[in-house]
Amino acid sequence: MILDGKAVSEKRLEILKEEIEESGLYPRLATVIVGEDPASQMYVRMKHRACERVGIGSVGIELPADATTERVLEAVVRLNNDPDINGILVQLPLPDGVDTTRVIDAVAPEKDVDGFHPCSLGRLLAGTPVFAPCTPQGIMTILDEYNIPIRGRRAVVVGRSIDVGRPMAVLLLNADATVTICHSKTENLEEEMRRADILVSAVGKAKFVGPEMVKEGATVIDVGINQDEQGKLCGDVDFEAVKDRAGAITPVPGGVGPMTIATLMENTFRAAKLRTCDNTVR
Ligand SMILES: Nc1nc2c(c(=O)[nH]1)N[C@@H](CN(C=O)c1ccc(C(=O)N[C@@H](CCC(=O)O)C(=O)O)cc1)CN2
Repeated sequence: MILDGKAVSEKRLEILKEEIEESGLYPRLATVIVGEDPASQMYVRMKHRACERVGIGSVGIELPADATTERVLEAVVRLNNDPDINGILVQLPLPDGVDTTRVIDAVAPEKDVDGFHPCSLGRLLAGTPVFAPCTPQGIMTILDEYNIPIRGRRAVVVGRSIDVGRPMAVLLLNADATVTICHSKTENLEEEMRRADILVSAVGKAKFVGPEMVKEGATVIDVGINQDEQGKLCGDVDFEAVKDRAGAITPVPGGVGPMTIATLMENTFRAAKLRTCDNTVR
């Protein structure tokens, strides 16, 4: 079975649009992009388009590639203090000269719709999430939409990044999976991967996952955004080779990516609702 993230995201965006309309709220998202990386520019454009579609206002702050950390922090602090802004998203990766940790830590937790602030990650770990990072939360939504069982299942997450691997593992754990995180120093990686009922690959290597790493019937989630030899977008999973062995699999494109954006919209609406209720996330 193909897990169609594009279709799920379309459905979720339509539902969200209605919810926003009914709420009478006008949530607002601010994006911050530093530099001119074409992929980042495209993702930010996609986010603004999604905002427009569901009834979220958006503003874009563009800073030059040689902007200092202080300059980026200044922009974030201004947005923190702007009562008209509910959510702040700093597009990653930032250029080498900018201290990413300081920038993420500067985002006000109640506006942290990307879910990368230590406060958001801590709440996720505590089992009381407010904003979970969009990619892993989007994956949980796909699993839910397709009724993929999680409780008691063995989940293996390959990759331990702060934005995907670690929060993914915690979300699966919070949903009662038995979770293993694998990374570059894992011994017997293939063996670990072959034990997975749910295998999430967030490695960043084109066609890294072959059929020999996948248990028959497993659910395979591909978080990779890579290019193949022809320069074409592809995931971490060798889709053609794995699809018949997997019980369910996300494609790239059309899998996890669209869910990242749909989840960002949901988080932004949540931020607006929390403010209306005067419900602090600190
Ligand atoms: N601040 C953030 N930065 C980054 C995040 C993030 O969640 N927050 N995630 C990624 C990039 N990303 C969003 O920012 C993102 C990547 C891919 C897609 C997507 O829908 N991709 C399409 C294909 C698009 C194409 O044609 O290339 C798909 O997979 O179908 C959406 C968002 C890193 N940075």
